[in-house]
Amino acid sequence: MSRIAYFGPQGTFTEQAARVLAGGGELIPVETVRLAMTAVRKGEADAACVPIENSVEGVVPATLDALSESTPLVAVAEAILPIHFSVLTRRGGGDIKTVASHPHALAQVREWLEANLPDAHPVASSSTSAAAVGVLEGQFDAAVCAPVAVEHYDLDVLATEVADVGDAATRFLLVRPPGELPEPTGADRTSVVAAAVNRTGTLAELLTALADRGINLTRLDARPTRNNFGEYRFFIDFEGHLAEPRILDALTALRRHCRNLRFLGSHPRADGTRTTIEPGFGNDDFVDAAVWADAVRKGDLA
Ligand SMILES: O=C(O)C(=O)C[C@]1(C(=O)O)C=C[C@@H](O)C=C1
Repeated sequence: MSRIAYFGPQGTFTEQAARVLAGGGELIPVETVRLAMTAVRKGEADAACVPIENSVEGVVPATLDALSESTPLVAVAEAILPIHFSVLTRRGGGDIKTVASHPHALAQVREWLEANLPDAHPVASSSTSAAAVGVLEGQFDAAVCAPVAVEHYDLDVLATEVADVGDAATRFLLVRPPGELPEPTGADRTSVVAAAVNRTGTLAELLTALADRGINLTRLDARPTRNNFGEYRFFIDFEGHLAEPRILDALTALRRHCRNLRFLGSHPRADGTRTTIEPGFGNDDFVDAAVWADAVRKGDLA
């Protein structure tokens, strides 16, 4: 049975995503996103489940940073969960002077807090469930949590269905050491992180390499390399699978333009959106063109 480290403790949204992705594996709660990946890198877990992006608050920087550093890990599956929160308080109530949660969660309930708990100070915790633990231990008065948290922590429910944006969603990844890739499905996502050379036009070159092959981007983010002020790594997600000739061709082009390119995986998309293929950019077009060029090279054609 495989061991899946997840960003915990128990009751986080990430635990729910891990249940979707684990396929019956053993779930191991870990305190931070980074430590979940460290557990895989040290061989203490076979895979890690981590949040990557939220439709309201954007990417989870800790996940991007941990993916781009240390031993490579690749995403082999993803899950998208709808996100709305419950606000939990200590049994017996009392004044609510502090309300804690993961910064991504606080950012998704800002308006609700202003309207409903205007005197409470928001406090960042390492995860939504860590906030619930903090309320139990008397550090905070309220926690903004995943609805399932109340099943794990003996707290009162002050409010449910809390969300400033009604149809918010978070995407989670299952990452593991490089190995066999999941089979292509026609509705796949490929991810890379590129450290481009710091000169005029390099980001444009990377994007052009993808556009020239008719590849549709699904996300583009920049994170500082942390070494030189003003130097960035670009995280690029795009439609398609490395097993496709057009994607392989694009990846080799990206490699030529980068100081450092890390492949972060090809896997089926949780939303099932099929890859956009513009006329002339299909895999058959790439294969036919390569066969033609090879024949020309061998002198069989002109
Ligand atoms: O703290 C949790 O429950 C998490 O799983 C983390 C996380 C995030 O990082 O965005 C996941 C989903 C929600 O958007 C809020 C918090």
